[in-house]
Amino acid sequence: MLLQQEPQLRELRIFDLHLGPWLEELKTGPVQVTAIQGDVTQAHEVAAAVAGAHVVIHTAGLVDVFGKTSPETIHEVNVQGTRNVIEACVQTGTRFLVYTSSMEVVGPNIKGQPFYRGNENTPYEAVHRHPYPCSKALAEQLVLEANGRKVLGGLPLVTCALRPTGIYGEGHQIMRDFYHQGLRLGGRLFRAIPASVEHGRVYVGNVAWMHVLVARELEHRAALMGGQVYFCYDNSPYKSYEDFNMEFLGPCGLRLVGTRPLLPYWLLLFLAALNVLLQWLLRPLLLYAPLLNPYTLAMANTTFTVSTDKARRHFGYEPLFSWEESRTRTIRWVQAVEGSAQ
Ligand SMILES: NC(=O)c1ccc[n+]([C@@H]2O[C@H](COP(=O)([O-])OP(=O)(O)OC[C@H]3O[C@@H](n4cnc5c(N)ncnc54)[C@H](O)[C@@H]3O)[C@@H](O)[C@H]2O)c1
Ligand SMILES: CC(C)CCC[C@@H](C)[C@H]1CC[C@H]2[C@@H]3[C@H](O)C=C4C[C@@H](O)CC[C@]4(C)[C@H]3CC[C@]12C
Repeated sequence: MLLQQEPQLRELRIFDLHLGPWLEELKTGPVQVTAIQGDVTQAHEVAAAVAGAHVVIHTAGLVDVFGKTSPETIHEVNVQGTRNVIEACVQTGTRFLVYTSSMEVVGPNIKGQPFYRGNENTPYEAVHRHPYPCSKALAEQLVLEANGRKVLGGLPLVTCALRPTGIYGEGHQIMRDFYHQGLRLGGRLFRAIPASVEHGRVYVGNVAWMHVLVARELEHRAALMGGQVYFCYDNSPYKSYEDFNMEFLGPCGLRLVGTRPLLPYWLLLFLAALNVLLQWLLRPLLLYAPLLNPYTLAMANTTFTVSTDKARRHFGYEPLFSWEESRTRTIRWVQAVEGSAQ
């Protein structure tokens, strides 16, 4: 997105634990693209990568709501990693920092209270216990508190945080998992969540576009945007998690069975708790990390959607991809997954 949409771009550094072969394709244009294999938990590696950069977009993170990694590791990567990024900016004199936060910094909370088409000012009791949202909330707080700190050279750091809802689009691993599960079940998926529960979703291209706009505008609107949070949204329709997935999986041949959940909620909760027990029992032998656990069930079963125009008002954001385009691109990607699986 930066290479396509940012005419002022001179150099792009990509810092990640895992560098994919796709990065090579980015190196063929006029902009210098440097891929750096590194770990955000290593302060010196981060500082070396950040030195001399005009703006840092910190999106690296450990996204795990399935118990694959320990809470300590999640904290180390998401919180200490973010601390390292902030310190690197301060020490090397980089003035603009954009952080990829998450809707989960707000909710759904442990009480399962609905957040219905809320905005950045909607009152909501943001209380978490799960390591992932806890880590994102702490990291976001660090980023916002760092706004105004003096960086090398004496000028103030300008920071802001973007909170995407559930991201979908090309490369969406969980969508791929649901697709394969549907194929295994003879082209069917069984409804587990009531259709009335709205779950916020945003297309990956629009998330990237919002980051590019913020990176561009932070310098010019530092007083307005510094220390602010913005939900990351677009015109994707409000639907339940499963009905939304069917927008893509339906055209790829899957069918969602049932107008109401097939299993009662208490049974799902029981199965989710059983999965936690099995995960714990099997840990010495293998990693058992199914999609269903009490946390993911609560996420899917609690209404959480945003309706806001703060990003438009503050820095002129309009989604780059319409809903139709986002949908078409995602369907094409699922179909390509299908093609490669055969
Ligand atoms: N997927 C979503 O629905 C969603 C929603 C809201 C916010 N987010 C946030 O967006 C960001 C990207 O998430 P994603 O879904 O694309 O996940 P992802 O796992 O695809 O991307 C995270 C990237 O961070 C890198 N990374 C992990 N640990 C690292 C480390 N120690 N050092 C350097 N790099 C490391 C990974 O290699 C990966 O490329 C995360 O910060 C996540 O919290 C994701
Ligand atoms: C009960 C089952 C039938 C369905 C389980 C679906 C579950 C795996 C899904 C539902 C909601 C999903 C999360 C949501 O879209 C938002 C985010 C925020 C982001 O920061 C990280 C990813 C995450 C947690 C999604 C993970 C998968 C979830 C829990």
